[in-house]
Amino acid sequence: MTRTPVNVTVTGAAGQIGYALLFRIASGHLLGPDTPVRLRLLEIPQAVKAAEGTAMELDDCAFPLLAGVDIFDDATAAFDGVNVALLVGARPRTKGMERGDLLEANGGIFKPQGAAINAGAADDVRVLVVGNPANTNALIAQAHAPDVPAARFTAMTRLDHNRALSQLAAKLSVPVSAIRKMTIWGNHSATQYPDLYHTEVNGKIAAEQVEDGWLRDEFIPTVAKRGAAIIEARGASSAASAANAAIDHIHTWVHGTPEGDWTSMAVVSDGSYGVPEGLISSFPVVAKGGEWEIVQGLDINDFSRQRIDASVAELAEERDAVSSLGLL
Ligand SMILES: NC(=O)C1=CN([C@@H]2O[C@H](COP(=O)(O)OP(=O)(O)OC[C@H]3O[C@@H](n4cnc5c(N)ncnc54)[C@H](O)[C@@H]3O)[C@@H](O)[C@H]2O)C=CC1
Ligand SMILES: O=C([O-])CC(=O)C(=O)O
Repeated sequence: MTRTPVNVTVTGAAGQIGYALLFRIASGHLLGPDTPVRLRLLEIPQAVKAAEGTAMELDDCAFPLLAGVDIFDDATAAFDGVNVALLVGARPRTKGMERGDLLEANGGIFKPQGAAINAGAADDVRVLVVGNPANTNALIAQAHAPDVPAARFTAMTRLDHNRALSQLAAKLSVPVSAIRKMTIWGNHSATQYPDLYHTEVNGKIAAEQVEDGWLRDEFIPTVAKRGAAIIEARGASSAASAANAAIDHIHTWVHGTPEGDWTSMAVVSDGSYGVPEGLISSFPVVAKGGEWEIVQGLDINDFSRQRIDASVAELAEERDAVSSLGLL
């Protein structure tokens, strides 16, 4: 193996997404079969021992691509030299917590992590925020990394995108490979808007192949509330599917979207589609050469406009809330 290992930092490494994620990174699914990786795991001090146990298991897999595993309880050390940062660790909402409390608690995590990325990350760093509220946590981290291009901070809506693909494939009895150009707009929350008006199934617009009632009253709420349905069924939030989506997100960003297709990523808005500049909102995105671009020129009908505006309004409220807490 002659290539220099890529440094991949994973926060919340001892959590349930971490457990589903690390083995796939180490086996080459994140960056490809020719790229060695060095894992840098960040945890809170109380969870370092559990992270050490996971590291022992990673050793026991004898992955040829795994160049090493280091464990940290300090963000500055964990992000030193990082090329790919997966920010998974976050404070979950507990009983009695209001959204503002959650935003404040997570601000305490993502502000110093953004500063640590600013201080020590490699020039090519790419950041994916998974921990909820993912879009706004990404905004906080990005705001504290002024020396890193804002485009390098993204948040995960790929799980929503994948959920939408599966729901549509099942409805039309087609394989997911028959579907192109799925889009999730807005926030990774119940207000997100999965848009079938540009999605193609076997080359024809999806919205024209399903009933309006299904699209509006079944498809959209099923995708948007899938996270809650998983918690209800499993007694714990999505972990393997979230880890899979994180792998997909980075793999697509680095290796590109297939010709004639796009993906969904929450990225810094440049004002496209009326989304205020600076918000981290999900868009249809193409990736090429390690860079992403928002797909331009799509016609947005009145129904889609309302849905996008509602989710973007929620993002603006979250931004204003963290701003008034001094987190931006
Ligand atoms: N964007 C998305 O599509 C999805 C996001 N999520 C979110 O991902 C996050 C993680 O989920 P799980 O792994 O299931 O949670 P978990 O509770 O099993 O694990 C979270 C881990 O983060 C660690 N942690 C907390 N603060 C930290 C800090 N400051 N630095 C480093 N580590 C820290 C905890 O010790 C814990 O080990 C949650 O916020 C969840 O809501 C989950 C599914 C999908
Ligand atoms: O809903 C949750 O808490 C976890 C999540 O983000 C998802 O599964 O989409």
